Amino acid sequence: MSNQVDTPSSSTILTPPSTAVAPGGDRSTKSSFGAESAMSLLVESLKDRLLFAVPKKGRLMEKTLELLAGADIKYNRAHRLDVALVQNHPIALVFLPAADIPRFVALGSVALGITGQDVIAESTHGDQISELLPLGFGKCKLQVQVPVTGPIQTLEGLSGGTIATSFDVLARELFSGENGLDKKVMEGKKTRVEHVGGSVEAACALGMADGIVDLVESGDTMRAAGLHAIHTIMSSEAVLITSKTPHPTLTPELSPLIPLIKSRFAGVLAAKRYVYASYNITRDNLPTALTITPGRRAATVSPLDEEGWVAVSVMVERKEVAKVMDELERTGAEDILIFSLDNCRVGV
Ligand SMILES: Nc1ncnc2c1ncn2[C@@H]1O[C@H](COP(=O)(O)OP(=O)(O)OP(=O)(O)O)[C@@H](O)[C@H]1O
Ligand SMILES: O=P(O)(O)OC[C@H]1O[C@H](OP(=O)(O)OP(=O)(O)O)[C@H](O)[C@@H]1O
Repeated sequence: MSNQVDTPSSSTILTPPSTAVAPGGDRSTKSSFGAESAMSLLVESLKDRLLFAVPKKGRLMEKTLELLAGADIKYNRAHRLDVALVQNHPIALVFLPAADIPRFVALGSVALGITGQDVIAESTHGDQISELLPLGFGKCKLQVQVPVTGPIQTLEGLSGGTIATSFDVLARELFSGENGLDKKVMEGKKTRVEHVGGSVEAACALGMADGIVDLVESGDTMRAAGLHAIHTIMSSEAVLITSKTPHPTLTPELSPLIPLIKSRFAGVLAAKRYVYASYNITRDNLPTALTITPGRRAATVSPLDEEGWVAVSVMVERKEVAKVMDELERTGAEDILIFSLDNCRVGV
């Protein structure tokens, strides 16, 4: 990925579009407006709204849009326009490249954002960012990779050579010994860091670099290029962020939207993570069953209209559900039912 955090994309927020959007998200063409009118209309429509930056493309976009839908944040986005007014809240979504979002948030241009922890770490404004909620998608690792069959197989061996990457800041930090590595080994040699905007994995085969620093999820890209990882710089996932310095336009009316959005997102994520289980069991077997399904706080246990039996309702992690059902069955549980959750509030 291209990661030029200090060079905001040419796609600026308020570029006057040929098709303007009237307040309220009307998609009609306003050909009678000039660029200036379109711009002032847009600026006017952003007044008294919380500005929320979301990835406009790439790996984080789709899941972010799903999260917004799950949180009932409704909007119309006009063709080619990077701003969309939310219909049911005083919020405007601003669609930006993920790598630019830390900068816009840190500088107070927008109040909230969604981006990857990797681009926050790479950003020179990273220390001004506060992470409000991990979002459970966009999970990947930033790794140092070298050709599997090459002569260099260690970080120490790479130091003094050439590294290709979109993560220049983190790569330089690593090879200058600022990242917990042996400072003496790294500092002695000058490692060249070459910026590459994408397809970083091709750099070694093309003879441009001895190693690369790039993101890895499944590892397919790395393996296909004949590379393997020799060091992990960091793990990353998408996060909801705000600035450590309160946003200048955050009025008492808009401020409560931040905890509201965080709480709605947490509910959507929890509903994906958990299922609701219910089963019947004898009182004798209840203590064992509760060790299998302790619940988030505690299970709800209600007496059944049959002597010696109780009904249990409890939340269970979705990924554990098959194993939990097997164990409950072995413990004598009957009528085990699993329900998917549409949404929930279970505490952040
Ligand atoms: N393979 C991957 N698996 C999971 N998450 C990833 C992966 N690659 C990137 N990401 C996450 O998605 C973010 C955006 O990466 P992506 O490459 O989609 O950026 P982009 O905005 O489309 O930029 P570019 O056009 O330069 O590629 C990364 O910063 C990282 O947090
Ligand atoms: O481990 P994997 O699952 O194969 O994913 C890793 C790849 O994903 C990202 O690139 P992306 O596909 O977003 O394209 P890019 O190279 O143009 O940035 C990253 O830069 C790797 O190349």
